[in-house]
Amino acid sequence: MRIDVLTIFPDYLAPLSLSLIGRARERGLLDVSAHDLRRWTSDVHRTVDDTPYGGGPGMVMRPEPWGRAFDELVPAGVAPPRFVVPSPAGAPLTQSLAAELAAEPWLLFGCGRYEGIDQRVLDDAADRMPVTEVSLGDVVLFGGEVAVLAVVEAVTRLLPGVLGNAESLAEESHTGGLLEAPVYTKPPVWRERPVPDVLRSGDHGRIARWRRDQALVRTARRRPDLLAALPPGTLDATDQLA
Ligand SMILES: COC(=O)COc1cccc(COC(=O)c2cn[nH]c2)c1
Repeated sequence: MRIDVLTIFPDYLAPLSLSLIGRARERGLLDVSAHDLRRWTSDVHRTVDDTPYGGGPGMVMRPEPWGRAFDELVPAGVAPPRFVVPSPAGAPLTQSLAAELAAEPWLLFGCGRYEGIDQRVLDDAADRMPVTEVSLGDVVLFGGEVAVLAVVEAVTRLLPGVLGNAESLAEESHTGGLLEAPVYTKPPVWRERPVPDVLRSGDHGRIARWRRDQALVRTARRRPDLLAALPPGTLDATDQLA
């Protein structure tokens, strides 16, 4: 997979060179480049923003640098990337959206700053490539860079070969759309708190049932919306656990 990121703060994307993603890049599974949007400015001050038409606080990202960046990075005649823009107005990032993005051969991320990117940039992009605005939650960040790190992590961990067998693909598909059960490791007792006996019983059927029950209780308490979203009949699976 090829990943390009357009940002006015390329250093924010430095963590992509670390750890698993760094190793995946070394192994040629990923090709990640961060591009300074100011490279496509034309004035001596390398301006990327201006005041909003219609008034209001803050600044808006000007369209010209984005357009020139698209012209260079996404030339005509080349199969285009999917343009992914973190935005409070975007579609919620879910594991299924991450899986959809992981199937793309090329992702181009656009990091908004200030009050946002001139809408015509999104409109112009949509004439050349598929565009997906994605939200990490109903919260406002300073810019898209941190969100891009999260999306890139969610997507690249799904790519074949990126996660070694040491890492667990803790995907919701393993627990059928429920939250994960609590996890424990050594020591068996810590600050007078023991590990639940069932997990040390060696009875794998009992352990699977306990984990399923814990996942159900947690989901019901913390995320009843996930229960409601389960495909009909999912909960009947409980008795399928040996
Ligand atoms: C068309 O899209 C844009 O103009 C995006 O512009 C901006 C402006 C400021 C900050 C951000 C970063 O995204 C979030 O804050 C965000 C993402 N998820 N939840 C919050 C993006």
